[in-house]
Amino acid sequence: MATCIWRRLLLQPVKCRITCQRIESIYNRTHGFDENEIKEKLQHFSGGSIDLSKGNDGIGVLTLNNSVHKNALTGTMMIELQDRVKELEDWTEGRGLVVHGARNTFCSGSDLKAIKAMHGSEEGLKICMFMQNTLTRLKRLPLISVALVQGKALGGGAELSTACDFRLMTPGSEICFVQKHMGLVPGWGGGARLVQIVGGQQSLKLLNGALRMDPAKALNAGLIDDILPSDEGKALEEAQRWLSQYTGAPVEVIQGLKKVVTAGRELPLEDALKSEKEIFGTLWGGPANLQALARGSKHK
Ligand SMILES: CC[C@H](C(=O)O)C(=O)SCCNC(=O)CCNC(=O)[C@H](O)C(C)(C)COP(=O)(O)OP(=O)(O)OC[C@H]1O[C@@H](n2cnc3c(N)ncnc32)[C@H](O)[C@@H]1OP(=O)(O)O
Repeated sequence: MATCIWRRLLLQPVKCRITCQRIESIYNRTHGFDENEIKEKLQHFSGGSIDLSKGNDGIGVLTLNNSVHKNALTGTMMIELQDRVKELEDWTEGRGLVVHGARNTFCSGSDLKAIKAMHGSEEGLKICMFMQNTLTRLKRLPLISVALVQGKALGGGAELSTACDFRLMTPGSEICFVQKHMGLVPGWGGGARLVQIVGGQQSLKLLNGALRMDPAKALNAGLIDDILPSDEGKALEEAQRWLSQYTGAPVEVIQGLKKVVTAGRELPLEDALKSEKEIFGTLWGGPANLQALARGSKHK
C-alpha cells in the first residue's frame, strides 16, 4: 500500500510532487474507512491534550499532556494528535521535532477506559486504522523527529516512540510493548516499524517476551539512539541539543535529506532512486548549493 501511495506521488507532476508535503493516509474511503465516523466516537472519550509549540529556529515540541493518567491517549488526544501532525506537514520552516510527555513520563498507551468502552471488534479496527494513518504521517514528516522517553512508554506509547526517526531515554525510564499481556499485538504500525528499527529477531524477543527495556538494554538492542545523562528538569533541553546535530543546515536541505531517507525506507529501490533524483534536482544550483560553492568548503 505504501508503495502504491509513493507510486501515485511519483506520477504527479514533478513540481507539485516535490513541493507537496502532505502525504496521503494509508486508509481512506476506498478501504471502507470513514475517518469522521471514528472521530465522532473518539470525541466521547475526552481529557488531556496534545500541545505543539513551533520555535523560530524550526524546532517543534509536541507534548502529550494527560499526566494524571501517565499521559494515556484519550479519544480526543488521538484526534488532536492527528491535527497537530497535519499542522506539522504544513510547517515549511520545520527542521526538527521533539515528542515527549508532560511531567517526566512518556505515554502509558491507549486510555484503558476508552478501550474497555469500545471493545467491539469493528471499533478496535477503526481506531487501529486511524492511528496507523496518523503515525505513518508523523514518521513521514519532512523533518527530523525524536521521541524523548522519560518514565514509561507502554503499549501504544511504545508504538508512538517508533513513529519518530530517533529515540532517546533518560535514566530510570522503560519502553515495553505490553500488548501480549493485553491479549493483543501492536496495531498502530508499531510492530512493522519495530522490525525496521531492530530487525526481526530482536522484535520477536521484544514483542513475544514483552521485554521491559531499560535504557542500557534498549541501546544495546538498537531500539534507541542514545541515553541522556540528564536530571528530569533538563531532559527536554538536552534532547533539543542532541537533535541539533542533525538539523544544522538550511531547511530545504534538512527536509530534502529526510525525504530521501523516507523514500529509501518505503520504496522499492528503483522508485527510491528516481525520487532521490527529483529531490536532488530541487537543490542543485539552489541558494544553499551556490553558497557552499562560493565558500569553497573543505571537508577535512
Ligand atoms: C495494548 C493495546 C493498546 C495499544 O497498544 O494500542 C494499549 O496501549 S493498552 C494500554 C497499555 N498500557 C497499560 O496497560 C498501562 C497500565 N498502567 C500501568 O501499568 C501503570 O499505571 C503505570 C506503570 C503506567 C504507572 O504506574 P504508577 O504506579 O506509577 O501509577 P498508577 O498506576 O497509580 O497510575 C496513575 C494513574 O494513571 C492511570 N493510568 C495509567 N495508565 C493508564 C492508561 N493506559 N489508561 C488509563 N489510565 C491509566 C492509573 O489508572 C492511575 O489512575 P487512578 O485514577 O489514580 O487510578
